[in-house]
Amino acid sequence: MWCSRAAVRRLQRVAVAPLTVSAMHKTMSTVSRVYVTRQIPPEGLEILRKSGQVQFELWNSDDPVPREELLKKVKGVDGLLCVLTEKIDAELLDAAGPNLKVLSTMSVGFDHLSQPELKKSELNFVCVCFLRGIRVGYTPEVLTDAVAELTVALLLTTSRRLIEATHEAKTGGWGTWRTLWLCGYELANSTVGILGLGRIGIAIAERLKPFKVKKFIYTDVAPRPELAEIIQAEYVSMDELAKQSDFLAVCCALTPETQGICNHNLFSKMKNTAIFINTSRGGVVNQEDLYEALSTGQIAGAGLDVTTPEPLPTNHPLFTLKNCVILPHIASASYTTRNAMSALAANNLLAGLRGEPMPKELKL
Ligand SMILES: O=C(O)C(=O)CO
Repeated sequence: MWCSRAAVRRLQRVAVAPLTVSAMHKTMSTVSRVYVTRQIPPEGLEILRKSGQVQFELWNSDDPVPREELLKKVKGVDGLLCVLTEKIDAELLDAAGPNLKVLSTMSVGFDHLSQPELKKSELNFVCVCFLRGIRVGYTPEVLTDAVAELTVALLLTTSRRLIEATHEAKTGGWGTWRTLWLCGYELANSTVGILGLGRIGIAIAERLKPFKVKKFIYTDVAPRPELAEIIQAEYVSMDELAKQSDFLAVCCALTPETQGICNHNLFSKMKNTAIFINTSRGGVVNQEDLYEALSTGQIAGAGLDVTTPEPLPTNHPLFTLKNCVILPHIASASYTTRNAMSALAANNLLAGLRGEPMPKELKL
């Protein structure tokens, strides 16, 4: 990354600023051992390096750290900075041991974390309460724009059949202009349904509105009037969401309650002309039921940025369908957003290790 001379001078002033004796003592006495499970974008690494607060080891690769290696590397660390591919469960927390007090995930999703294990307390053999009490930071908000933008792109790609169209153009299928060839479905005058209304659902709706959407509807565990008001969305039941939506966007977190919630029951109530979009987590969808709905024409198309498993094996039946667009989990993949996620994850970790409130702390 290039900095202006003035910026470099500012950084140098900060880097060499004299420390008071007490600040120096505090800094020296609180250097924490941290493991970073992936080569994260540079902004976060810079923050960790410049903090003087942590001594960190990094799995210096773009691919996930092998589990065996991870279990060895976490031993005795005070903090862990991970990404969404790492399963943070009892095995890992036991391997880390009692020093581990802060976990920072570079993701808004936290279904890869075992929350009960992180906050666990239990009685040991002398009846003393054993408390893991690990604090957790995550990265909401900074990725909302990127995810909403990608969701709109995926929706339009699916509904206007762009992948099929470029394929036909490239491979000689483009004989002439034909009246109904490669027709799709348009947003103008449509009803858009949102499953799980939060920041991302709102951001998607705000972007879709200029396409002349007629109505937004949503469902959630309960009505969210203060959010719904922003996009004038109507709260409906899950059944009504399925029946009324021309476009259905899944925006809910993956929890035990939402696991497999998009299944035959939902798809069978949807319109034959409906487009289903999922940029949340693959686990909310029953993929066998989705395959059936797409291959029988129960619904018109699906755009998925997330699947189970990830990566989805290249021989998976969903890849055989022309009306299914599958992306490799790239909703937050813009340079700006990934750097912002990396920076927030680093700042969460450092604040947690100082015993201060994290910029974005997950309430366990
Ligand atoms: O942050 C997350 O949870 C993601 O899925 C990244 O796109």
